[in-house]
Amino acid sequence: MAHLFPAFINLEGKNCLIIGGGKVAERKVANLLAYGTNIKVVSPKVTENIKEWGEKGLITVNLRAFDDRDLDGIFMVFAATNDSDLNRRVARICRMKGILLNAVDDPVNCDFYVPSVVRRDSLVVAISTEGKSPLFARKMREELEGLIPEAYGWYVDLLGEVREKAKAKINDINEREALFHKLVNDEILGLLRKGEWEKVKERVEECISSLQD
Ligand SMILES: C[C@@]1(CC(=O)O)c2cc3[nH]c(cc4nc(cc5[nH]c(cc(n2)[C@H]1CCC(=O)O)[C@@](C)(CC(=O)O)[C@@H]5CCC(=O)O)C(CC(=O)O)=C4CCC(=O)O)c(CCC(=O)O)c3CC(=O)O
Ligand SMILES: NC(=O)C1=CN([C@@H]2O[C@H](COP(=O)(O)OP(=O)(O)OC[C@H]3O[C@@H](n4cnc5c(N)ncnc54)[C@H](O)[C@@H]3O)[C@@H](O)[C@H]2O)C=CC1
Repeated sequence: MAHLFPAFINLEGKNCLIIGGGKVAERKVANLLAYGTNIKVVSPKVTENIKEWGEKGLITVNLRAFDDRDLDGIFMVFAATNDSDLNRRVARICRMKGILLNAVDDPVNCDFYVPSVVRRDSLVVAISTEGKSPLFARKMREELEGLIPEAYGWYVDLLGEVREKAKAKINDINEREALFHKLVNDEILGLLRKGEWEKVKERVEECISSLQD
């Protein structure tokens, strides 16, 4: 198999279907909850958590077997039943219809895999082993979690604000780049790792005020 192309997908307002309601389906749903996507689960039986998310109105739950019409208007599908024939049939229909598919028991027929993720606000590290060892992906996540402080996420948000201001005030791209180099370097990352948020804020404020001159 060719290597997989890593990408980040905007799921806001899109329709996602999860077929199956067991442990694996629950993990996929839990993962999706934060992304503003319309989540529909179809399964005769569902876990307690899936049931609860349905009752809270966070997702739609249909307690019945999958029907082909469930795929109408769907952007992304997780075939997460314990019936491999059904998961394969769903994969075939999705291929025909051009719907993005993840079949939890059939890596070869997936359009995409779900990675292990370390998130610090908008700073995201996604890990894949291209299906070779999900457990290894999880282990890597646990290792990286210890290396990436919360402060990095906070700082990336702040840099986002500076970036907007810089785009509005500095026309020259080289000048903008010079500003970002002042704000993203080993010294600043060191301060963030030591938890010296105040010092970092001062640096940023100096840079912003130089913009206003
Ligand atoms: C291809 C892929 C498709 C997909 O699901 O997207 C896939 C497939 C399969 N996983 C299986 C088993 C396990 N999966 C996990 C865990 C995770 N699996 C995830 C992703 C992926 N799993 C995709 C590839 C990701 C990559 O590129 O590496 C993670 C990262 C994301 C998530 O699911 O949210 C999440 C960790 C999240 C975290 O903790 O950070 C564990 C460990 C555990 O439960 O903790 C086990 C048991 C141990 C083991 O097998 O390693 C089996 C059954 C194998 C069998 O029958 O023996 C299949 C099917 C097969 O391989 O045939
Ligand atoms: N990709 C991954 O991360 C992993 C994948 N797996 C694979 O995932 C599969 C599912 O595992 P679990 O969730 O633990 O199984 P499970 O037995 O807990 O759940 C299966 C679910 O499928 C539903 N289902 C069965 N027939 C259906 C139909 N016709 N229409 C709709 N829903 C239907 C059942 O009601 C049940 O909710 C396993 O067969 C295994 O091969 C297992 C571990 C991790």
